[in-house]
Amino acid sequence: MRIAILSRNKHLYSTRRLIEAGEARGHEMHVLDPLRCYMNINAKEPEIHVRGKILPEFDAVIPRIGASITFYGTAVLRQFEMMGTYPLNESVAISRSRDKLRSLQLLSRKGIGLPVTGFASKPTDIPDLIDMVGGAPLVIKLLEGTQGIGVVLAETRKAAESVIEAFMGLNAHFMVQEYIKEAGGADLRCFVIGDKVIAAMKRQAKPGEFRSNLHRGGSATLVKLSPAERATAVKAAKTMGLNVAGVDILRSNHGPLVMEVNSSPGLEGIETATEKDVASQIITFIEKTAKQNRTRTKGRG
Ligand SMILES: Nc1ncnc2c1ncn2[C@@H]1O[C@H](COP(=O)(O)OP(=O)(O)OP(=O)(O)O)[C@@H](O)[C@H]1O
Ligand SMILES: [Mg+2]
Ligand SMILES: [Mg+2]
Repeated sequence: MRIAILSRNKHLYSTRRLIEAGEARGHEMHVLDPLRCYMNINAKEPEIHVRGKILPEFDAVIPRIGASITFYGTAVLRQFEMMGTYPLNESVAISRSRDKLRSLQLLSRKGIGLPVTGFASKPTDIPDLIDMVGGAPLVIKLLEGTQGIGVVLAETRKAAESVIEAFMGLNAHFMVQEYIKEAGGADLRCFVIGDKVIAAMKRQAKPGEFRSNLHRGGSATLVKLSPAERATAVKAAKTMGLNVAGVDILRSNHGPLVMEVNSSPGLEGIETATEKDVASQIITFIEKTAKQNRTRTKGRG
């Protein structure tokens, strides 16, 4: 097959591994920088151009779209979809997953366990907002944060009020969340492909820190998931409409709680922690599922 990887940099670990795995299985792998793709949107024959040339047809496209280029990147991916190329994850599903609040609303509708979460815009609603999530300590999250930046643990009610007032004053979008203390600064990254968790790791925050992000100094180890955790991760990915997803779960004393669902999960942490060849499993999944014009959303945006 001829497979495109939408990625800003072919030297990134995940991109390199996908090229390697694809080539090892006899595919023609092309890395395309989404920002270098421009589009001819017309009724007869939609096209993508790169440096003055029209791109040839691809059988499948693997989106690796960073959070900072979601808007442009999903527009390029959508153009591939309009041309009938099979996307590993659809543009609509990626857009959905990039909005933390929208994601939690969709997951809640399916009865998936979530930390109790509140969202408000008026300072007069702050006291009730804090009560809703069970009072302090609580977690305040900027909706557009990544890698743990913009996630704050407010230990007291006073601290929570001050931070929430400050965020409201800056017109920042944020949500307030019940703090899952018993998770002990750890979370589970479940790597889902299709309807299976194919690898999982436990990320533990460094001492004195509650955020387990590897970018914040957390460390990752292999973990065995319970059947409930597996089922939750698979259901969360499915609810978001993602074929490939990194589902982050907190272990609470009332079962697994989904924190977020990532649509371009990195391969380095999970392959290192589990010693699994995740890249090859992604390629095999594409071999099994890729068909022309197989986007569920084709024509519907
Ligand atoms: N409600 C919570 N209770 C306990 N710990 C939490 C809670 N929410 C977040 N954390 C911790 O903080 C970390 C960062 O939070 P979260 O994953 O929501 O944001 P982010 O990492 O900035 O987003 P992204 O993963 O997209 O980069 C989590 O990995 C987890 O360890
Ligand atoms: Mg996270
Ligand atoms: Mg995320």
